[in-house]
Amino acid sequence: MSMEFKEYPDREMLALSVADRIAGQLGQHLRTSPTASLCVPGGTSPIPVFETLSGADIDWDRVTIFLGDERWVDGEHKRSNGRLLRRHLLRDRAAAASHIDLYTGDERPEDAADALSQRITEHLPITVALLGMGNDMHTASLFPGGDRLAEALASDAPPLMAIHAPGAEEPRLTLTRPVLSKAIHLHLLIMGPEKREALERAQKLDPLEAPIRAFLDAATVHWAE
Ligand SMILES: O=C(O)[C@H](O)[C@@H](O)[C@H](O)[C@H](O)COP(=O)(O)O
Repeated sequence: MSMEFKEYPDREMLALSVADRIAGQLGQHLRTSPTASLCVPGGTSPIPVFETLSGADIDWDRVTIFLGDERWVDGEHKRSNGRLLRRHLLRDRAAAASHIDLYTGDERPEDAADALSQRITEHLPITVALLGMGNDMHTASLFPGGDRLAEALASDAPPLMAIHAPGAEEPRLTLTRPVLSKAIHLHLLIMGPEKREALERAQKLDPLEAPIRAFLDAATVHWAE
């Protein structure tokens, strides 16, 4: 399979369309399966998608939602991805979904990785995974220069790993390549010219230099200026 690239006239259309597509794929899956899973990114780009998606008319009580990565800060910290999720996605109709919180309060993400890996395993393969990307071509918390990047990109990586990287402000917990790349539906959401250039650069690089590269063959990329 090769990357599908969808360009939208503006960011609002992008958010509406991505939310609609995700809701459609979850709803379709729930017609033939008792449950579905949704993995979403942190950062700022997905907020408008979350706000539309949270009102979608699907059986949210059969959906489990988790982040693709968490920043190891308290759940009320402004950099917490969990906080973002609680404020913008786990509300309205989507408040009925189950949520696996990746921040456990343990001192280090290493202390939480194994138990959370087991919980995530119960929800694999991920039905729909939405990824974001930084200008440095990281996705989830798979950062170029990350201390355990090669392990996290390996086909036998556990579902979740702790990672420390110069480009990340705090220690992180991240889903790894095998679980993200095997999602039934995989989407990448990016906005602005810098990210489009970064994506073009990534296509010519190795995943160790450009971790997003590991997902491009299977992903639908959604972009707006
Ligand atoms: O916690 C994180 O840092 C993310 O999950 C990360 O992978 C994010 O998706 C990109 O950094 C894009 O972030 P923005 O949407 O804020 O540009």
